[in-house]
Amino acid sequence: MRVHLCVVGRLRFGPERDLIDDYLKRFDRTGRALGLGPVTLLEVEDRKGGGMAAEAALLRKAIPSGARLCVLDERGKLMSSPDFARQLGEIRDAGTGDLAFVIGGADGIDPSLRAEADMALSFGQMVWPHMLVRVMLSEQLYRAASILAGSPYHRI
Ligand SMILES: C[S@@+](CC[C@H](N)C(=O)[O-])C[C@H]1O[C@@H](n2cnc3c(N)ncnc32)[C@H](O)[C@@H]1O
Repeated sequence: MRVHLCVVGRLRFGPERDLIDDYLKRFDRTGRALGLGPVTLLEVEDRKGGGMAAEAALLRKAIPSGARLCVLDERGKLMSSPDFARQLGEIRDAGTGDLAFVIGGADGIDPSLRAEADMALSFGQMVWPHMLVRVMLSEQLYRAASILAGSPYHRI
């Protein structure tokens, strides 16, 4: 199952970028034997200041057609890491070809795009900067693959 992180804004370098690259590389490595990955980071940028609606249009173009869609949203579902891993495994086992995660920009995700999502995942009720949410999601994907692989990365 191919996994896509569809995000607003470009991050060319810096500590967040290094962490994202590292976790996504680890996810690919661990997920390969599990039918998870490859993962791609698809960054979109609206330079015309068109707001959430313009960002949503760019995100829709980036999301592969037919992909299952999960938006990151503080109002979404709270999950433990093992639950997230289980859900990822179930989506894979259902024969899903593409799973796309969407992280909004500073204004959030356009309500129309949010309404199209199959699920909404929350990292808590607090609002986090979108660049940090990228790091957190990348790490949770790697953690989920580790849990499904039975590797000792995840410890409670
Ligand atoms: C700075 S936040 C935007 C906040 C915006 N005011 C809103 O209402 O959505 C940027 C993006 O980060 C993600 N995000 C921020 N906090 C989150 C959380 N607690 N759980 C999941 N995603 C979160 C969402 O995708 C959000 O669109």
